[in-house]
Amino acid sequence: MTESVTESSEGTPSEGSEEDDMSEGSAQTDESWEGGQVWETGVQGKDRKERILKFINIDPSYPIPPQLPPNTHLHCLIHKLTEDILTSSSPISSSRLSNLETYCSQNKTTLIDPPSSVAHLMNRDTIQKKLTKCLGREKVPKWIVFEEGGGEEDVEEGGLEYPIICKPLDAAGTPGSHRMSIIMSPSGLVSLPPRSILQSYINHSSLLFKTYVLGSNVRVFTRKSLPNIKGGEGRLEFDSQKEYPGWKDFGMDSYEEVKEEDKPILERGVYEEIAERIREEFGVSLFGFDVVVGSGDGEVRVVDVNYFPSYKEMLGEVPGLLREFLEEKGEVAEPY
Ligand SMILES: O=P(O)(O)O[C@@H]1[C@@H](OP(=O)(O)O)[C@H](OP(=O)(O)O)[C@H](O)[C@H](OP(=O)(O)O)[C@H]1OP(=O)(O)O
Ligand SMILES: Nc1ncnc2c1ncn2[C@@H]1O[C@H](COP(=O)(O)OP(=O)(O)O)[C@@H](O)[C@H]1O
Ligand SMILES: [Mg+2]
Repeated sequence: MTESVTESSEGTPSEGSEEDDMSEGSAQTDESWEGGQVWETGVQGKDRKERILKFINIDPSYPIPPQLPPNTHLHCLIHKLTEDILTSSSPISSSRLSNLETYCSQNKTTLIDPPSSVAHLMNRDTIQKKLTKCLGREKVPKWIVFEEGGGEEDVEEGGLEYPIICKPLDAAGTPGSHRMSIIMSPSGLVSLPPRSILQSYINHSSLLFKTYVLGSNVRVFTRKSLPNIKGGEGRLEFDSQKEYPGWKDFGMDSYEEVKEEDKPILERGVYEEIAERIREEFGVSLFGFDVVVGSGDGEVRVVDVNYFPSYKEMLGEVPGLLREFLEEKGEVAEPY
């Protein structure tokens, strides 16, 4: 059997529930191989010849060659080492990243995505700057970096108006990365966590457009989001990976939900164009981004970009799209 090998490491779709999908062609391990688990799946190439993709789970904490079945060469290596990228100055993280990079450079393996590109997605200030560069100012809510000891004068200087959303500067990879506050008035600025960004809060009719990108494929799903906010005092804290606060949590006495027919829409051409620009600007191919459409001005704005999200609304499609993507990326050329 010629090897058409694609590999994945910690936390990638080859783990958990996708295992069954990946094994739909044939699931078997090389008879002489007693290392980590290998999944195989049949796939039709562009030339309509059937090929086999193999997925091998590896541990980045160790050199890669001894973890591979004999005579195996990886065409691609997929990772979500966001925590290591965040702490890349530590010896452990640096060695884990180096295990991947060394193998890839020595074997002409495509590393998906390069850690130096993923690093751009680890800091919310960098994300906003890059988004502004590739999409233009109007598509990114105004923001400032808020340092310890900062205050109302920084908010004024940055031209931000209340309400404001405060987000940790670290976009992922720490327990606190998703702890947010909505600040309704200057009194809410007191004792904010150090290393944050403050961003204009955009009323968006509680509708979030969650957009997933897997290579050249882009999908959008809607989720219920935060309410439209008018005025208020102080601040409200929440964890964006848990249930969002509703209008009552903001101390409102009543709330008029936006009618279905008045809810904003996001045109396909618009989110596909945004995906293309982010792909080029950040140099990544597996990512998601969050879009809100302003209730007041109808303006489309990107509020977040994530590296390698769970694609949870489109899990059924992931194995097929991943194969298509890996075929292109890994130039899996030999017929089976
Ligand atoms: O845990 P999940 O399935 O909600 O996935 C998280 C993503 O949610 P989503 O798939 O977009 O709904 C989540 O996306 P959002 O922050 O919700 O936009 C992140 O990608 C998160 O990863 P990290 O903490 O940023 O490294 C993702 O967490 P991990 O996949 O890193 O656990
Ligand atoms: N500028 C904003 N205006 C209004 N709502 C926002 C804004 N930024 C984020 N949100 C809401 O807060 C949620 C969490 O913020 P986000 O930047 O996506 O952080 P996370 O990385 O934790 O997902 C978003 O999914 C969206 O519902
Ligand atoms: Mg988000």
